[in-house]
Amino acid sequence: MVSIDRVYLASSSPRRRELLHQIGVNFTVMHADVDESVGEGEAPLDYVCRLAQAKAEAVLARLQVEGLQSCPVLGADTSVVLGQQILGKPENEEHAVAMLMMLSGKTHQVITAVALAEEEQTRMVHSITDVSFREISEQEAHNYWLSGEPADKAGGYGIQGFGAILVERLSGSYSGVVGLPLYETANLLKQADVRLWKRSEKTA
Ligand SMILES: Cc1cn([C@H]2C[C@H](O)[C@@H](COP(=O)(O)OP(=O)(O)OP(=O)(O)O)O2)c(=O)[nH]c1=O
Repeated sequence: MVSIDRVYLASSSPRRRELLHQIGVNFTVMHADVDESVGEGEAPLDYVCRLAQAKAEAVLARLQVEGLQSCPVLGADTSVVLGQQILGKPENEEHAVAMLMMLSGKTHQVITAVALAEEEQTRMVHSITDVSFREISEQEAHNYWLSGEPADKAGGYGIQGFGAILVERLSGSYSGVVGLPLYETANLLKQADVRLWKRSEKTA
């Protein structure tokens, strides 16, 4: 028996909103302000899990402080990882071009961790996806930067946009690369008895 009809999404990412909407979850967005610096010697998977958990728990704490009704809170974090190096969002054009040149002609991993925080516990899942880029020229990387797409995305690209033409192959979770692995997220929500697949008005 599914009992929970609404969650909070601790995110300002429009991609995460679209993806959560795709699986018919009722949600309210609340931004989580979390320090995203990487700890010294911190492994990439530990880093994304820590941040996803911190985002979800920060919003859960805010609900309590503001006296709002407690609901499960979903938080996520996505990093692009080459070897053991974490590539975050580009700081400027030079940084974006440098990251794209590092990824050119190679296979990297995109790790997304998802946390669902409730008062009693925080549940976690993650996806790790191998993404292989074709060779990219420096000129192309500059032109791509000018499209405006790389600026707010881990690794400086968006697979769901113009960046699709850089990707030769992918093995893993497409939605995980975009920012929220839907298969894993649905499992997490089901464990917490959150309703998926909003009913259509016609069949309700
Ligand atoms: C690799 C890749 C990343 N991204 C995005 C997903 C995430 O929004 C972003 C990684 O940054 P995150 O820090 O995970 O998320 P965010 O700052 O955008 O949002 P919030 O912390 O408020 O939830 O990169 C794409 O949209 N497409 C891609 O192909």
